[in-house]
Amino acid sequence: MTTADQVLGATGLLAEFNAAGVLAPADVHTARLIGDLWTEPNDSVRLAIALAVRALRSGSVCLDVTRLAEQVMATLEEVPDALPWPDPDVWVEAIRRSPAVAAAKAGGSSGQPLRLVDDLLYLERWWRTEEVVRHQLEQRSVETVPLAPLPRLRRELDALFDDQALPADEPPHQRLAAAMTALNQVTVVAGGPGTGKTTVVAKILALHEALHDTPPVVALAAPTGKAAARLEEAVRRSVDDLPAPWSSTAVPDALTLHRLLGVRPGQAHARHNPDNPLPHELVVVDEMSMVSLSQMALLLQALRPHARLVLVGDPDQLTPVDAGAVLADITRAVPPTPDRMLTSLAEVADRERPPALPTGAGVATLSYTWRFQGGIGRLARAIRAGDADAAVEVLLSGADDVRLSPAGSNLSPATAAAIRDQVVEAGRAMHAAADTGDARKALNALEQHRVLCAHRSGPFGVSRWERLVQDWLRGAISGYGPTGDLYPGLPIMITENDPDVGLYNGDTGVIVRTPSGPRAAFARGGVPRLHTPLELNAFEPVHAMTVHKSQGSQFRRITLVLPPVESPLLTRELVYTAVTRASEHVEVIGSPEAFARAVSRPAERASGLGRLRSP
Ligand SMILES: Nc1ncnc2c1ncn2[C@@H]1O[C@H](COP(=O)(O)OP(=O)(O)OP(=O)(O)O)[C@@H](O)[C@H]1O
Repeated sequence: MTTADQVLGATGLLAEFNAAGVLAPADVHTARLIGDLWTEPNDSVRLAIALAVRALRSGSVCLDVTRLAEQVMATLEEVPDALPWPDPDVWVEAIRRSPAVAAAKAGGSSGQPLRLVDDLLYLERWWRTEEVVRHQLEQRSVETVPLAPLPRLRRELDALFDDQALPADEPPHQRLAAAMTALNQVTVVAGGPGTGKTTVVAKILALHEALHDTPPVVALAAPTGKAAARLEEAVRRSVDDLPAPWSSTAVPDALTLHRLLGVRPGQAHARHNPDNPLPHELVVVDEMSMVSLSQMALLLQALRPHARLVLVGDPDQLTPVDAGAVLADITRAVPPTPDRMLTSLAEVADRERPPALPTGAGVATLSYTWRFQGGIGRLARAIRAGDADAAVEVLLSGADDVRLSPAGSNLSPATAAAIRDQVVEAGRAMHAAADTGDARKALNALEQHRVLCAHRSGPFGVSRWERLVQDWLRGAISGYGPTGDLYPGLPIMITENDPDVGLYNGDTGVIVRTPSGPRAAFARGGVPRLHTPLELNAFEPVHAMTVHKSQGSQFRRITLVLPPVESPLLTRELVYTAVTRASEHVEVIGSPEAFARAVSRPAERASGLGRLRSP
């Protein structure tokens, strides 16, 4: 922690938690401001307010006051010395009595900035956002209007899902997912990598087109530009593979959620809202694990009253960088499927197979893995099941697509050489293509290999690995990277949304040489888009990146740099997200103990939405 992070004049618990690096200056200032305005002298309440502000940065929309110490510790890169945590029961009572805190069921008129619901402490704005999502989901789940009479729906499903390749004892979950989108207003399609999420989206579009008299107005969206481009490309390919007449199903251009909703940077409202709803009858959103609570609220409020919404994603991945783990919450804490819905589903089911059932009201979980039968698939399944021994066994099994190289903060020469070879091979291909202005090839090489870290800083962090990879590339590739320039072959990541230019936080591209000077190339469908350096607002080099930022991307090979076993950031979601980014090879740098620790520790995060929604 630098002196710039220390708040002068802070006292008591705020000062202690600030000095320990837990609270940032903004957390302390906000807590003091609220504490003074609402004449709240209690030190522990001020600490809770500061932690509630801080929680948003680590993805939680609220604090579970009874488990606060664990929740906070799980978000730190370094474990601080023992901290004077207040006793949880006394703390909750002090918070409940605070003039700054509204009671659970109180209306909004009192204007208090915080709200306590059971043991969950919210900043008021986030409680309201969560209420919007909860209310919208409940509203949109009450009444189900089948898109067609059930015998008709059944005939279409029979024709679309012949499922010949599916083993006879597997329930047809893809068919179930598609059927649910015709019976429900909101359907969640959950599944790990290679379970057929894209395939089922293509079939959902085909089914809805067949069931409408005139083709429905459909939107395809994803949280990042990169994910939207991948979705569109994959769905088009999947539709092409369908037999006639399905193969001529219309596939709309996929948009980022920001673009679809018309959200400007820095603004909390959207152009499309209840007064100006989206025109679409069917909205499909992919990579839902990256969608935050506030985006979800905007999306739900922007839909027409009877629009159908299909939310697709892998709930076992890391939760979004912004607060709110919507997908994890709405797939895990759901009421059981109502009997009436089960009866309708049975009427349209494939009777030749074991019944496929929703995993909760409105949730279909795809469980059969079509791809990833090798080490990566076994590793991902062991991680998801929380089986640390099995995961480490796969890593050490000698499988040709996964490997663990033990290392502490220093790499052995053999390990360093192995990673350097992969880095240099990918860097060479990218540099060669970029230097001749071949943007498509350079973008292809961008996906060849990536170093992923849990930490941002320190010996296991992105900053060290970014320097290391750049040094390797400069040493091995002649003409590579004069310092400080936008040089051909430099991979970059956008760090702020810029809708005017069409670049969004998390988009990755590569600098290529052109006759008019360097340009940043970004993948957009089939044709790369080139941007001048002046159009790049905020970006950073991306030879290495955090696992968090890698969500929504796919690489042929990844190197995952694990921190030591005591790092609080080692969680199951972290290693699962990292491992499932790779299609061909996963190399883990770190100790088997650190990997095992991550697998056995699901991420800590508090949310009210994650507590059972009422049926
Ligand atoms: N019902 C099916 N019958 C035959 N092959 C299938 C079926 N469903 C999916 N596949 C094949 O399995 C592979 C993975 O499917 P798909 O890309 O749809 O999965 P995904 O869940 O979207 O994967 P990812 O997580 O990588 O995006 C594809 O090659 C697809 O053609």
